[in-house]
Amino acid sequence: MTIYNIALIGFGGVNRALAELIATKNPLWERDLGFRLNIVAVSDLHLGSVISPNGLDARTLVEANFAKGGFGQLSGGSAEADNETIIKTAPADIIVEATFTNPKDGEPAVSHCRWALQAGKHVVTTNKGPVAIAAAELKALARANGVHFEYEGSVMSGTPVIRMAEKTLAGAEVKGFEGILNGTSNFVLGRMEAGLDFATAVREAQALGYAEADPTADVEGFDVRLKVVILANELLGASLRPEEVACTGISGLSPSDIETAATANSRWKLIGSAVRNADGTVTGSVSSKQLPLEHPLASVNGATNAISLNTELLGSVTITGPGAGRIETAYALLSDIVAIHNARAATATKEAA
Ligand SMILES: NC(=O)C1=CN([C@@H]2O[C@H](COP(=O)(O)OP(=O)(O)OC[C@H]3O[C@@H](n4cnc5c(N)ncnc54)[C@H](O)[C@@H]3O)[C@@H](O)[C@H]2O)C=CC1
Ligand SMILES: N[C@@H](CC=O)C(=O)O
Repeated sequence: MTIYNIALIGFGGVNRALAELIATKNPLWERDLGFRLNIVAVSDLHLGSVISPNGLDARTLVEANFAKGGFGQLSGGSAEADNETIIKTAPADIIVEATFTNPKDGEPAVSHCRWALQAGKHVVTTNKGPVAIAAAELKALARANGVHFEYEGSVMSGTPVIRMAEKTLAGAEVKGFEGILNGTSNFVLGRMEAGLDFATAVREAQALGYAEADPTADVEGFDVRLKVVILANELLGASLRPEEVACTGISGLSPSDIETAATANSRWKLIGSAVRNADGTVTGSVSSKQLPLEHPLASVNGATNAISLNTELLGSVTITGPGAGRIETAYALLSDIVAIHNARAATATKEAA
């Protein structure tokens, strides 16, 4: 049986949910997936950092109500978040990056991923910044160091859109996509349709763990813009940068816009899309659109996301599922670790043959 030692960078909603899963699901994973996870280090801006080569008890981590700098009270702990030391020196096989998404330059998460890959450690991340802004560099670094850089949760949380499109739809020739790619804004639009004001609806999305640390990214479309860039570069072979994608959000929509749409049998949705043009270039965009009720994306509610992939051989293929949420996103991290585990097993089999 394999044990993967992991270090958690950021201990907010998502990584805490991963620790929660580890506390309860390790025996199941050991039986069904062939590995268990052992947390050997955690670093968080608010809580500090801790290294324990033999492993930290996941349940204690989740249940202890640590105050600011609280990791300083633990053996091997410090009240400061020394990410660089943790990433470079903790005896971890896998670095789990789940700090905040910085839509401008992806930092400090890009550096976290770089340090880990250079140190020969796999990286799994739900952070959209490093993937949208530095995927090419980080993938090359991973290859050069014989490790993996995996990021399924960076788009549509635990719903497997990236791996599904790349592996299961390989050869179907994706030509473009359009989708609802932000759980918070979709949730907010639904709550406004139910009569809530914008600010209250955003607060609800924050309490449910859907929103970014700064929810401006959700409601102004910046989060969707990163996801459009990730998917366009990954599935359409583009090399888009976020600033090349035109972007408007939902903050300009008033209660009367929402009401007028309902009267016209339609609903507002924040749509991210990209298309490969006839000359081979790829254009991406993010904007709120009034969709007729019969449109396949009009009935997608709450924090659920959906994407329709336009393919040459199958026509339109739509994937729907959770687009945000703590446990849902922690599942994406698990799916990345499963991918690493399976790839390592395949390599070992090939080498043995
Ligand atoms: N919550 C969700 O539904 C989803 C989140 N994501 C992404 O996953 C990441 C984590 O999300 P959440 O856990 O919900 O966010 P969160 O805001 O709950 O947690 C982030 C944690 O990172 C820590 N942090 C911030 N900067 C840091 C730094 N420089 N060094 C160490 N720690 C730092 C904060 O103290 C906080 O505890 C974000 O990048 C987010 O965009 C992706 C998909 C879905
Ligand atoms: N804040 C994001 C989280 C996932 O990326 C969202 O609401 O979709």
